[in-house]
Amino acid sequence: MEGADKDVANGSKETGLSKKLKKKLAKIEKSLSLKEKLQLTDFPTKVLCVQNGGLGNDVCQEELMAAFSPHGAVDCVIMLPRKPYAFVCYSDCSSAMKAFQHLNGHTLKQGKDPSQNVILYLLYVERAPPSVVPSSERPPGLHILEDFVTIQEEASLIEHFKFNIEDSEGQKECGVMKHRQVKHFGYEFKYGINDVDINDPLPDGIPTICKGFLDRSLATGLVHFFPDQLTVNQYKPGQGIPPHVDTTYAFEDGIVSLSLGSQAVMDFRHPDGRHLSVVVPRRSLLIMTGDSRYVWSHGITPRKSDIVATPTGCGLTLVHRDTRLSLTFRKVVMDRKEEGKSVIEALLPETEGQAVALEKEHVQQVYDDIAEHFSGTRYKPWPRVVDFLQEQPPLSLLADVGCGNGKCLGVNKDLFEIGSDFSKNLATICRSRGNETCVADVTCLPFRSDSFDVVLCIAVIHHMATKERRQKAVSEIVRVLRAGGRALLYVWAMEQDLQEKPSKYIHVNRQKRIEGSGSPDDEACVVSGDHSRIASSESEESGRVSAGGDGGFVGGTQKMSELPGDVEKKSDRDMGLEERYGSSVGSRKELSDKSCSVSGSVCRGIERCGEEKKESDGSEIVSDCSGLSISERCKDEGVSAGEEKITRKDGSEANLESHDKGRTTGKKLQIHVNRTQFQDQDMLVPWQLKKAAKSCDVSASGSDQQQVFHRYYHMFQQGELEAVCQGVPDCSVRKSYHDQGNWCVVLEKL
Ligand SMILES: O=C(O)CCC(=O)C(=O)O
Ligand SMILES: [Fe+2]
Repeated sequence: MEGADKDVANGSKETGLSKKLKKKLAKIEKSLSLKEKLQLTDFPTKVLCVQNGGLGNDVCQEELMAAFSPHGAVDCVIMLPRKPYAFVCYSDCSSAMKAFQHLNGHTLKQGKDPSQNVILYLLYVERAPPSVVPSSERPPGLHILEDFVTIQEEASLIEHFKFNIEDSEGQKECGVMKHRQVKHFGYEFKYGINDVDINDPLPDGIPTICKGFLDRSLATGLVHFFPDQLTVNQYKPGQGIPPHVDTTYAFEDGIVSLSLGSQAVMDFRHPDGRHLSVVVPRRSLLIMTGDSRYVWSHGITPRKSDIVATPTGCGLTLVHRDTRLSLTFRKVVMDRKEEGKSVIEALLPETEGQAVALEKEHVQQVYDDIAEHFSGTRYKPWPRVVDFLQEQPPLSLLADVGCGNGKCLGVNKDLFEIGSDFSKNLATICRSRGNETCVADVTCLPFRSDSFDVVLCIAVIHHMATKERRQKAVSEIVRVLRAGGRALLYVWAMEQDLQEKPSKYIHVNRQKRIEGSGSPDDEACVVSGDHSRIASSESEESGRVSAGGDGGFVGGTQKMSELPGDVEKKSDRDMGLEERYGSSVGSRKELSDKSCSVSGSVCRGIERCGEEKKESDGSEIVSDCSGLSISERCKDEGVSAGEEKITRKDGSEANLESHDKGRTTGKKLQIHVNRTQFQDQDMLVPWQLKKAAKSCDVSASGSDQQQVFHRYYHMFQQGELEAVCQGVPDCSVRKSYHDQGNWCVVLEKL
């Protein structure tokens, strides 16, 4: 940073304030006191509020210090996350007055780029707000050993591993990723399959230059293996790595990463939504073990600067990123069980009963088992889904059928929403986020007919195991829509490479591979659950993230629905609502009452998701919102015994699976190899789950805790979804398109 006199461009000759400046200050004053509730004074104080000098303007504490300290002794500079203003506290009033006269309305130059310059406007405040103290919390099992290599060692390592022009894409061990450059030693890490080939080691093992600090890392007792695989990542400012868990079955516990050249802020996310941003200093050794290695994902958000704790740890500042080289060392697992080998023999169903049994075991049960992990990989609805939701008129009533953790709920705050999911555990997560949610089967929805203006059904119908059941799902959606109501349906497409480039799910060409992508329904991490990347996560955090988990600017990513409060707001037009929905929507009073909400008005009963009733025989039945067990309700609606869907947790589940067993096509369902083209329309798609260790047990070996689950999918061919919809009476396909490996349809109830 240059000297303060230089930075404050317009010099300091002027003592009085110009008319124009006074006008500007009056405007800022109004906004700060009204919107920000700052206590501004019209008499001088020791504390200056510096408009445009905040973290929100990319200004860092050091820059303010340099500009303000020439005018007197500065006690502290307080910066708040994302705010466009900061506070400079002088030890006496006359210094603050001096700064006020000299710096008001002047330009603070930031670096060489004039577009980054800001004009500072100063106002006196009674006192500064308390500074935000960044949390130093870390995921369990994560260790950061500072100053692990000396400055000289760092320089030699940077020189040794620097990327040359000849480190081209053609070389096996080098690659240019979307957001960084990589090279490998020992074994190539193949991003297409998120794995290494143990039978194909690279000619160069771990370079000997690393031996010294690797021996030191073993001596700490935190890692137990000398590594045999090294990935060198080079990040330029603005680059990052999407959130991922390093492939659990490919590498042992204890992943080690040495940071060179620049610090990084690494974002760790727990499947339950917790989010911790951890500063990884330059020359430090980061060691991920236990939960931090297996349960939490890690990633670096691509941006040019980070908000971090000040060196004293009591406030925030901004640090611009420099080129960073990281050396990530891993020990390849040699005696692994082959993915999916031990598992299953599932057949393509021929009858309704077989289909129901398959869906129960390979859809409902799997989502129940992986719910927490799965939910942690779901952050953001797809842009075109968002567009569809935003297009809906205010006060529309929406059902998100197959809502999962509820990531699509709350996108358009002007809607009344209810989510349903076949998986009780996912529905419970969705509900815990404040969404109206029930457990329901899409082929038998617990909602009144002609109730909804909008239905969302994303990544659900491909889990139905026969054509008839896919059609049945669509007809249920149409049944609950009002005439003129619209549904958006997304299903996985057989055709993953329809567009000019392959969908983000497939990484066919290693040079052109796109990281951060998902499987067709945004399933990135998911499908393997491991080193795969979460599609939307890079863009979802364009905002700054600080070094800590406090102050509301980092912390949980869970978005709580504001339904009860919102309803009060939205119900201004409740007369109109009554007209539109008749008895299906209550009065203003009912709506604003937390105990009576959307589900109570459109569901055909009174109970809510997750409410469990004890049966007389002691078994538990999870009720959907109809108040009936699902099996009872299906019977009630004349559904045959073969379609019985019961959610008993005890042995009575067997009833369901006994239907029609024995009559099948005999066609065995193949297991899909994640991130490759689908080989068949009906497949089992693996999900790698690393079970959460109970505590931070650094010595816990990952392999014994790992589990593979298989979800049944029917991949739709071009035109197939439209054909299913066309087979359903009273609806018309208004739009159909291909979106990142999904076939999508907007249909309207006639
Ligand atoms: O750059 C880093 O420190 C992390 C790299 C990483 O997570 C990976 O390559 O898997
Ligand atoms: Fe990693």
